[in-house]
Amino acid sequence: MLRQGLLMARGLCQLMSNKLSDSLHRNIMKHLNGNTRSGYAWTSLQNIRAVTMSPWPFTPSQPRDYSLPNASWSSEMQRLYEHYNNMCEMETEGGKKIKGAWRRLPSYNRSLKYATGGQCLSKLLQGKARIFTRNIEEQGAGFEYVVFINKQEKTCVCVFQAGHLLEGPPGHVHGGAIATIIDSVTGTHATYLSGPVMTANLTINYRSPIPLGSVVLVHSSLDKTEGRKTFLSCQVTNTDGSKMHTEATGLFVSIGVGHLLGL
Ligand SMILES: CCCCC/C=C\C/C=C\C/C=C\C/C=C\CCCC(=O)SCCNC(=O)CCNC(=O)[C@H](O)C(C)(C)COP(=O)(O)OP(=O)(O)OC[C@H]1O[C@@H](n2cnc3c(N)ncnc32)[C@H](O)[C@@H]1OP(=O)(O)O
Repeated sequence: MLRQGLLMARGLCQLMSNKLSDSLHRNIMKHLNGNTRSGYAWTSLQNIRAVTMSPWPFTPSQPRDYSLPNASWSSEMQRLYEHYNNMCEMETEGGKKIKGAWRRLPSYNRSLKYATGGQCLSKLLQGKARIFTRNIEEQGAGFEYVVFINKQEKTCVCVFQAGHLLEGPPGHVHGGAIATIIDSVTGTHATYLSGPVMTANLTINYRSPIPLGSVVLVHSSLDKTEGRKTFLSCQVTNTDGSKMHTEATGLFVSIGVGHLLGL
């Protein structure tokens, strides 16, 4: 039973990795392959195939990508999206398109949907579960955001528009919502750099309130890695960078699949 559970978990994670960026996929699989922390050495790829290639009960469909523009985005949100998106792909003089330094990360409302076929799996496993930042159906009411990663500089930027359901102090964003977007951006960045991680520590200094409905930039940068630990810094500023809203540091610890299964 335990062996089958572990095989299934690894199979799931492999499925989950299918649509992630090459680097994210490579990192996740490297960590899973090296995982002997539970005293269990992972078995061969054939075994995983035996689990993941079984007949599929539903027709797969493409999940909604929440990081793409929608009607609730303000002109400033749209402008910044286009600014970073234009740096994801560059056109040479000859009209040839080449890859830019930045990359937009897709965003789904369940982790499982990052996988080919995960759309179906997400209906089977805890069907009502939703990623915290993507659980409000009304567009523009909660967290509207898009994350871009710069592979060379090991930095990450998120364009974030805070909706009216995130109110804390009158007319301003709740500190917990600010912590949530910081955790999500730095957690995504750490996963991209180091494979599967969990937040071990998040230290936040709130410098100036963020007006509801405004657009801010959430910058994340790598400070250092030490063994299983990835240390990141984060700043939330207004869109021209002249006002610091929030500063944070985060520690993310690499985990194996067994950790989430309680092994
Ligand atoms: C697994 C498959 C995942 C597949 C993912 C696939 C797709 C994902 C796709 C995209 C990613 C997208 C989004 C990510 C978005 C959001 C991120 C949200 C993240 C969260 O929202 S996550 C929830 C909140 N999070 C927790 O619920 C953690 C509870 N916690 C624990 O689960 C353990 O506590 C853990 C694992 C943290 C460590 O436990 P552990 O047993 O593995 O390791 P251990 O304790 O030995 O620590 C090892 C070294 O870290 C040092 N260390 C530990 N904790 C420290 C602390 N607080 N301060 C300073 N140092 C600390 C030790 O001192 C030691 O340091 P040293 O090695 O130098 O001695």
